[in-house]
Amino acid sequence: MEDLFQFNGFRYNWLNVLDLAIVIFLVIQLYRLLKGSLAFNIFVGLLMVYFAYFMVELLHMPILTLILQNFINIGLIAIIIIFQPEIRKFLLVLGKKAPLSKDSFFTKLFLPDKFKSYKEEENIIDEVVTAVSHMAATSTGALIVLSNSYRVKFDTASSISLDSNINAKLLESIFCKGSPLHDGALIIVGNKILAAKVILPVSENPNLPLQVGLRHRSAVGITEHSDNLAIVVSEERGTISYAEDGTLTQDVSLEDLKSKLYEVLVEGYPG
Ligand SMILES: Nc1ncnc2c1ncn2[C@@H]1O[C@H](COP(=O)(O)OP(=O)(O)OP(=O)(O)O)[C@@H](O)[C@H]1O
Repeated sequence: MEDLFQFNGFRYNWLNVLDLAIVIFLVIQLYRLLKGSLAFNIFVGLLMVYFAYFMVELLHMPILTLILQNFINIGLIAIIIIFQPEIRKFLLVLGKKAPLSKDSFFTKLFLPDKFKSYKEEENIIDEVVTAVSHMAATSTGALIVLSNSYRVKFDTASSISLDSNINAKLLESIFCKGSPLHDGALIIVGNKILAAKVILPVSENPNLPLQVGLRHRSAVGITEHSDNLAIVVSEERGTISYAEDGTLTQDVSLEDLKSKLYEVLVEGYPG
């Protein structure tokens, strides 16, 4: 293949440029996936081990080289075990960006019925935003999880199953302090409220601000390993926050919440 350019005595062609572009794309996706999560710290730890290995090898320190080499040899298996949820998510992101996936540009271009009316999604967004605005105004604590999959995992033993349409007044009455369903989270999948009073996994991310309590931590927890969006209304401060991909965005405006819901429900769930 014809050379594109030369640098530092090396010749580069189109394939080398493509190679580099793919590596940069993969690293950016990996960063987006891991940022703010515990896995990011583990990833940095692993990079440090690799760096230490190269250093001791360079300095000809045989015992340390041997120890670190053995560590790295089992490292690949360890990486697969430790990052199993992230690898799964990473592959999902790739699948979603693939040219023929349902959200891709090409699919939208060649399948005009993709441009269907988003009346149903818009209605869900309106109902959720209306309920959240009323609950924030009255400092009614709430935790709402929107998931794109009926396989969303939660503790069914402690929760109450529902199969209701999404309605602002219903959401408000569920989280009303006197309601027997107000404690815990409410799960929305598609256009239905699936369950209330759900106990979510609590995030152990040490990077979350210290003042963040259990409601916010469990919102982060449910988004760490699956494509969910969790909305929180703080009972203490009446503020609105949301968690996505294990990252908590606090004190958002109703407009911010609305555009996030559009992003998730109309454009597709976070990768
Ligand atoms: N694991 C959990 N899953 C779902 N909901 C939870 C969980 N843990 C606590 N909660 C909810 O959070 C409430 C307690 O919130 P807490 O005050 O600890 O958190 P917070 O983040 O400071 O929220 P707020 O700002 O509303 O006070 C509980 O009454 C319960 O409704």
